[in-house]
Amino acid sequence: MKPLLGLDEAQARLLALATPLPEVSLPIEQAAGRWLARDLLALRTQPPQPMSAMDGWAVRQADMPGPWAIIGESAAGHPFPGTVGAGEAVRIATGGVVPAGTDMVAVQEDCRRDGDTLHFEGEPPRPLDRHIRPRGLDFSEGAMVARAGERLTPARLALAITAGHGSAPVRETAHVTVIEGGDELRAPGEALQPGAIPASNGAMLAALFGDLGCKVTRRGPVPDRREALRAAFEEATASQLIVTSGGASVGDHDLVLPVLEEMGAEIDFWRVAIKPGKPLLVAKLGNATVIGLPGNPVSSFVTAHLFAMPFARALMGDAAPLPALQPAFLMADLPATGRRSEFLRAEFTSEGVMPIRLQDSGALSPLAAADALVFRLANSPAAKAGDVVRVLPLAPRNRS
Ligand SMILES: Nc1nc2c(c(=O)[nH]1)N[C@H]1C(S)=C(S)[C@@H](COP(=O)(O)OP(=O)(O)OC[C@H]3O[C@@H](n4cnc5c(N)ncnc54)[C@H](O)[C@@H]3O)O[C@H]1N2
Ligand code: MOO
Repeated sequence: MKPLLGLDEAQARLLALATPLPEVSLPIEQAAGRWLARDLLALRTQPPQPMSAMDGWAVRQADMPGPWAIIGESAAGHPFPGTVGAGEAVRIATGGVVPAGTDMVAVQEDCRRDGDTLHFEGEPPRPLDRHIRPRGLDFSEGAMVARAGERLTPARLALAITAGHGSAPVRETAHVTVIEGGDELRAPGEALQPGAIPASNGAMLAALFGDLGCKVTRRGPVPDRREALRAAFEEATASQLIVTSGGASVGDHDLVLPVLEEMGAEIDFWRVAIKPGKPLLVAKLGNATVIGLPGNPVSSFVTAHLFAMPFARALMGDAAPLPALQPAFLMADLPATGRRSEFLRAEFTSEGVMPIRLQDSGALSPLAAADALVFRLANSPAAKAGDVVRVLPLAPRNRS
């Protein structure tokens, strides 16, 4: 048998198969959560004029500490039309345009109004113009607000709208078919004969791809028969990505590889040096890319995060589709690793990351409790509590 492929090489080979889907322009809110096909430049300047950050009074710094004659108002959306002279004050709202002639906002709580006269009775702001947001504080027209390949997150959505965009160039969503297979599998809630278990990987994978915004089609549970698996593949060839769960290993009933070979698929690689997830398989079947995930539920989840979800993101235009690892303090000792790189289920604490005791690739309880996967490179020496390790944070939704 061929040696196992290294993780980095396997990810690079897979991503080399991903061609970004065609570009579409969508009304901006419909583009939320999608990846930008082009850079977004600001079409306007924000704030467009100097604006007040507080409710209070617009005055001249040179007039401090007053008193002033009140001559009008600048409410949000209703600027004061004139120019303010020496000794004059204008009522101003948060978000109101700072009137011409003024260069300071005195907050309401520091002032006392007496008829048409305003008195200052508080501590002067430091610096005196601190409650004024100058024109262009956030960004100026022409500035880059988001780059091609970045996701339109809720914050970027708000930024793009504020920058004047009513629509956004994004990529089409990927169509993913999830095929789960195994004679032992039954639909959720169904009665179970001896040896049978509920099929859970298909639902889990569909939820993960659904969160990415993919269009997901489900097939299965498909029985361990060549014709049945072949039929499921044939129905799926219109999708860009076919993700299988189970039947990826070397057993007599592990049919994904033999059926793909029988169908003339081009096998790119099979078996990667990771734990869990070793029997991962990647192939081209017509125009579709097939990613065969191992059936153990944790192996399916981990390889979905390392391979299948990054591939779907790359199709949808993500310029950096692989999960970003971040440093964390390890809270327990760990033994040396073997020839596979490991991804350990772990919980974040206020001081670091604590690996969960049960690391069986079939056990869902620790997976559901995990906030992160601790990454340990193959052939690493034992690690000690207090060491810095790299972790793959799981989307907050894994737990909340
Ligand atoms: N002789 C060897 N045996 C195994 C090897 C090996 O190298 N040599 N590798 C092991 C590793 S590592 C993994 S991972 C598993 C993966 O095997 P398969 O992809 O063929 O998965 P299955 O055998 O179909 O299932 C494994 C396990 O997971 C359960 N399962 C499968 N599908 C689902 C589902 N949709 N929902 C819930 N649970 C599912 C299945 O019942 C099995 O218990 O192979 C090792 N064996
Ligand atoms: O690679 Mo398997 O996923 O170790 O259990």
